[in-house]
Amino acid sequence: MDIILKYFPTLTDTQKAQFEALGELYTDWNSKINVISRKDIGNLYEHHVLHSLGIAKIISFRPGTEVMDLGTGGGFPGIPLAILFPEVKFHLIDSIGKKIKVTTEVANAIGLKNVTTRQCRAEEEKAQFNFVVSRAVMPLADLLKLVRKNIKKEQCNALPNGLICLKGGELQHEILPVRHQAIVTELTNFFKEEYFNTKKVVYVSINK
Ligand SMILES: C[S@@+](CC[C@H](N)C(=O)[O-])C[C@H]1O[C@@H](n2cnc3c(N)ncnc32)[C@H](O)[C@@H]1O
Repeated sequence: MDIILKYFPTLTDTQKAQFEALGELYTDWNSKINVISRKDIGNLYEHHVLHSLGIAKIISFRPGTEVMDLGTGGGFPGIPLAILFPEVKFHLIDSIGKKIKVTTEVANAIGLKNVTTRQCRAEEEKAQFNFVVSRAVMPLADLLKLVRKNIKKEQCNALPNGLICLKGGELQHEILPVRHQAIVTELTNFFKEEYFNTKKVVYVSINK
């Protein structure tokens, strides 16, 4: 939890309590339904919560912004972002019911009022948002094809509406088809832990 405060020092007491509660909640739920590799649950705050918040280092969503997390699994990056941006609406979807159950239970347990969840494939979700966020779901080109229908025309942020995803490792190949539209930000610019050495935030604006 200290690692969250290290990089986000101005959290309110409510946000601190919500982040704090994630440790026990995920440890408990993960023992019943696997949403995080069991070997990695000890690294929850660094590898999952802080990693999710990497998106907040490239954009501070304005109040009223609507965001969909595609393939949220147990709630990453959607839940940490929903804690950080309480006035932004987050819609978290995943095709696997058991994972969405964990996400829903965690959101309810910490009293998040700005989160809706849905078990569905992204192909079926027709609602529109300013941004779609995603971590570890599918290659960039596939994501872009899938989410175009979900991006609304109306803008309300400094950054135009589009896709923001968290990626790791070698990206050259994936980026190639969209290299002229993609902006890649290294998370080492913000987070000093070794885990982030290969981690990037990729933003692609989507014009309607
Ligand atoms: C590797 S997990 C990542 C989960 C979470 N984003 C995280 O980083 O912890 C990928 C998730 O994407 C979901 N998924 C893959 N394709 C999907 C689709 N077309 N629609 C909805 N969910 C999808 C899977 O069910 C799975 O939960």
